[in-house]
Amino acid sequence: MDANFWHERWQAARIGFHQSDINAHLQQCWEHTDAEAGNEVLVPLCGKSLDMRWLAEQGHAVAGFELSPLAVKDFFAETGLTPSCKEEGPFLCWQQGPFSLYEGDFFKASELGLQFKLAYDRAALIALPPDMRPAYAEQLAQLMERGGRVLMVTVKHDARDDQTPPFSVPEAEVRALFESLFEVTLLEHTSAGAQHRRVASGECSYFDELCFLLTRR
Ligand SMILES: C[S@@+](CC[C@H](N)C(=O)[O-])C[C@H]1O[C@@H](n2cnc3c(N)ncnc32)[C@H](O)[C@@H]1O
Repeated sequence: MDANFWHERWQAARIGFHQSDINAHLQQCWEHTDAEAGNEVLVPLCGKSLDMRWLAEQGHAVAGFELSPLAVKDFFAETGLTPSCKEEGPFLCWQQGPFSLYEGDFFKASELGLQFKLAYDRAALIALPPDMRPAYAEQLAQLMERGGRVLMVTVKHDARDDQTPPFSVPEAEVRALFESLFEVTLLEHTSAGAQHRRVASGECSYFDELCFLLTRR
């Protein structure tokens, strides 16, 4: 997926990945990160996710990384905040209250020299095609302190069209990508069943969600 793919999705408002509710795995599993209020949470490929607001409500600062200026603009407008903006390395950093959204390419994030104790990935790894996932794992590892924890939500499905996100990234692949860098624990595995939109439409015969805790070695 190149940058244009995502810019076009945002320009055409084809953002079916955006959830109008707070993610259930986040609410159920965040306690496994042993998060302390005040710790900043890294949110790679953040879109305009409402989950960032939930994290802020738990007392966290949030550092989101997002390619699309439209997503960043919408996030602040819909949160009722007017951000300030400054250049930070290869990014434009939009900041207000607990939120710092870095507009630019997440794969350059390590150039900022930041280190995080906490991160949250929902629909980030699964937005990337297979050839980009090892670099993503490497980038995430570079940004996490030793002992730092990542809550990661992936999906597993058997859609015939596997050329566009959300890509199926099952447990074996998460382990293959991350286990040399992180201790990997599967926290939850849920099956949406026949009522899921993609199953009901015949796109796939099942659509599962997996929630992992990754602890940086
Ligand atoms: C599937 S969406 C998920 C968004 C968000 N995590 C959520 O749960 O709603 C993936 C997002 O990553 C952004 N993105 C894709 N590649 C990126 C990159 N290299 N750096 C920063 N953002 C990127 C896209 O613009 C898109 O908003």
